[in-house]
Amino acid sequence: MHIYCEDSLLYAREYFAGWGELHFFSGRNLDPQSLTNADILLVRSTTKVDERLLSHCPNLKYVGTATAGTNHMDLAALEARGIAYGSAAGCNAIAVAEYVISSLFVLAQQQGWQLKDKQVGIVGAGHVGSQLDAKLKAIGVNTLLCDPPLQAQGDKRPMVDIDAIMACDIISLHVPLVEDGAHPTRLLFDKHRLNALTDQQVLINACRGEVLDNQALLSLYQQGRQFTTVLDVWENEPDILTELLPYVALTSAHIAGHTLEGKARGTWMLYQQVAELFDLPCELSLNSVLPASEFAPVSLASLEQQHVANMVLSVYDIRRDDQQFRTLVNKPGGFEYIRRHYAIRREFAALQVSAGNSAVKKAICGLGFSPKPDTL
Ligand SMILES: NC(=O)c1ccc[n+]([C@@H]2O[C@H](COP(=O)([O-])OP(=O)(O)OC[C@H]3O[C@@H](n4cnc5c(N)ncnc54)[C@H](O)[C@@H]3O)[C@@H](O)[C@H]2O)c1
Ligand SMILES: O=C(O)[C@H](O)[C@H](O)COP(=O)(O)O
Repeated sequence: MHIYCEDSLLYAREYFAGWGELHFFSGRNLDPQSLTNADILLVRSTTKVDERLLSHCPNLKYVGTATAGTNHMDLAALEARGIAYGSAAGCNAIAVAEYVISSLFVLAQQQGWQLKDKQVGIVGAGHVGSQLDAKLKAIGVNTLLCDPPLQAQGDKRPMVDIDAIMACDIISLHVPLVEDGAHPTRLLFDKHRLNALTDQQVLINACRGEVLDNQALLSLYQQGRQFTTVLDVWENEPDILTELLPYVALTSAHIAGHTLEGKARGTWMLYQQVAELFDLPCELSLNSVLPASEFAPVSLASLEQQHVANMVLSVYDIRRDDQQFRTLVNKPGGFEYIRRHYAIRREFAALQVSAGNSAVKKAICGLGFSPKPDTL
């Protein structure tokens, strides 16, 4: 069996080498003609799986993307050709939620507010939105969810419409890029919605760049508007609107999902799908490939914001990514360079915490940290 794999899939060798001949390729420079004998194609978001690529792969039986988003794959073309496909839905939900949490603690520190006094509106209550909701609730933050498609499918959680979200102190976007249908998300935050934001509000986009009109955002900032934005994703990556940079509070190169665990989970999910499709033994767990954590355990006496913030930022401090992004993104190929050389971080679960009391323990576990075994 010939397995072709984008070189950015973490632990692909560990999971797939036993099942056939592994061939690695670079997503951006892929020549589809090199895939002629591929039985299995494993990608991340940089490989565009379209009709042109598929027309060169007569043997292809399965395409998997180790990412949550699938907008780089032409699913209709795959279906028309009878090729099985899969994604890694939810693999990096924890990672993105932790990216948002890190950004909120940094902003709280910079702007002098308490997170528990804020209401956070979450647009898209799928894997990422639900993780974020759970983590915020664990530390006493009030949240609202908006997800009309899920609501229409009978999701029983309380939901609000987008107008109620627009009144939240903080708005965090976690929708897929949807072009049409009843609930499109392309430019969901267009010039009208952006214009409706007050200078006290915070808007976070860690889903897809095309959900937020970057040019309209720039125009509003140039007119003197002062609301706060956090952008992990940009319109038209990697050729982004760099004029926006000075106005954005925190930013990065589409790395919100890039934790070691998130990337490993993505590859592991495809491993499970291939095992099922080809009736192969699925013997490796997720933990079998992950290295031990290098963090020394810490203690947390109270849920005072500064203490929780210190713990969060000791695992992941978004300011490092922000600084690197601003330094490198204007260099030729900068955006992609940052992504390829990203120092993949760990998730909160890699840090063991001894809690001062049961309320602290409940909160830190809800946030995703691991309780130190002797405090269980
Ligand atoms: N920055 C990153 O590194 C990163 C990492 C993971 C995911 N993502 C992006 O974030 C998106 C969400 O990820 P996920 O794993 O939660 O996906 P998901 O499919 O589990 O959840 C997306 C949710 O958005 C909802 N939705 C769709 N259209 C909507 C609309 N118009 N208004 C409100 N809600 C709407 C869907 O019903 C669904 O529940 C992905 O599709 C991907 O594009 C980005
Ligand atoms: O949709 C996703 O899962 C994320 O956006 C993902 O992190 C992006 O995938 P990458 O470009 O890292 O392959």
